[in-house]
Amino acid sequence: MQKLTVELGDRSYPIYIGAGLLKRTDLLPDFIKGKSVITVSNETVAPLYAETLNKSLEGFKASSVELPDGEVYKTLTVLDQIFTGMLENHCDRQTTLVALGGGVVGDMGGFAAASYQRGINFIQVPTTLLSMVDSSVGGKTGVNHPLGKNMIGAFHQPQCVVIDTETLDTLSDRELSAGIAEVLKYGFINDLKFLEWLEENMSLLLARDPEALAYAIYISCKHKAATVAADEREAGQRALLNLGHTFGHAIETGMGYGNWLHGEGVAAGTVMAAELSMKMGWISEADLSYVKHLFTLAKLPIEPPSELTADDYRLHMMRDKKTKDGVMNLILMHKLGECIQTSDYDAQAFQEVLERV
Ligand SMILES: NC(=O)c1ccc[n+]([C@@H]2O[C@H](COP(=O)([O-])OP(=O)(O)OC[C@H]3O[C@@H](n4cnc5c(N)ncnc54)[C@H](O)[C@@H]3O)[C@@H](O)[C@H]2O)c1
Ligand SMILES: O=C(O)C(=O)C[C@@H](O)[C@H](O)[C@H](O)COP(=O)(O)O
Ligand SMILES: [Zn+2]
Repeated sequence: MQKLTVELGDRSYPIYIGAGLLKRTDLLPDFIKGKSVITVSNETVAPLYAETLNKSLEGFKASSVELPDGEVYKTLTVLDQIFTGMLENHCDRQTTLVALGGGVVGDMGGFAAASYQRGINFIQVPTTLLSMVDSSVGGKTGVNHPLGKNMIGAFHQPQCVVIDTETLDTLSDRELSAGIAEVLKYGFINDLKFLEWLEENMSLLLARDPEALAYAIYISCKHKAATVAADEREAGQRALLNLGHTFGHAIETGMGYGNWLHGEGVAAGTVMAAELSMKMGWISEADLSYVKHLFTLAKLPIEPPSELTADDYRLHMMRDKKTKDGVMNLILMHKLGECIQTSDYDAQAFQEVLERV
């Protein structure tokens, strides 16, 4: 088992990474303060892993809520099902919520924990690659709005993150690739050496080689933990983790939640960000080709959907949380392996990227 720490003073917490950790009945109890626990999962993940998880919860008053599965259910309405379950099971301020599932369950469970009785403890048990390398760490929680991704939410850090890499055995190939989009992101932001490793080891990752996956998860969590420790509330550096997301969230929202997976939107969105960076003269044509090559290796889309017009993009992108006083900010590549947040990009070049010319 490997351990990382998200350093946040007296709110610091560990990330445990290893094969078979769900079976380790000694891990979770240390992070449960009161006598009761509620597990939030979904209709796909609960039948696979809830029974194993429950063995760690013996001795606690344990209850559960099972959500419908899908990005389309990451809503305020479905969030209310968690609150109803918590009230019906007499959860109080000492209750710990355990989120067992992918990023949707983690974001919703985390937001429920942030807001139930004004805040209770929670634990992240991520079961998709994307949630292991990104969403379970850092405390961004929330739900979507029909008009925009993750528009309602809160920062609320977990007590710990338990990553059982064996749960990836049951994940679909498409979801595995979606997770790799966020892994590649860390390389593009500031780790060229990791990008090279990913290029060399992509086929091992796609074949679910346990050692390759564990390494990619460890390095990704290390980057995420360091960024969150430096800038918990996204005053500056953390915004770089949004690389590809202003375009990508527009794709997800514009195409209807769930039609494009989050990681797929991030992949195509990162290519769009790279195209704009190239038009600005910051990266070369060869760099852009390398970005596309890496996503292609990971079996991810490099072309955005043809259905969305430039106006569709602008409408959704203006609602992004990085927009300040009506000015859209983007994360762009200043060079390969170095990103910046900027509103200082050429309007014509931006329009060309949106129009695909
Ligand atoms: N909070 C953050 O910092 C952050 C970061 C990145 C993404 N996100 C959010 O995360 C969400 C995407 O998360 P995701 O990619 O995990 O999608 P997801 O939660 O929808 O999970 C993908 C699919 O895999 C299934 N699944 C989960 N674990 C499984 C397993 N072990 N075996 C078989 N099936 C399994 C799920 O039921 C679902 O159908 C988006 O809503 C995105 O906005 C949040
Ligand atoms: O943790 C962060 O910070 C991120 O930006 C990680 C992203 O991968 C994630 O998709 C996040 O939810 C997007 O943030 P948002 O604030 O634009 O919703
Ligand atoms: Zn993301």
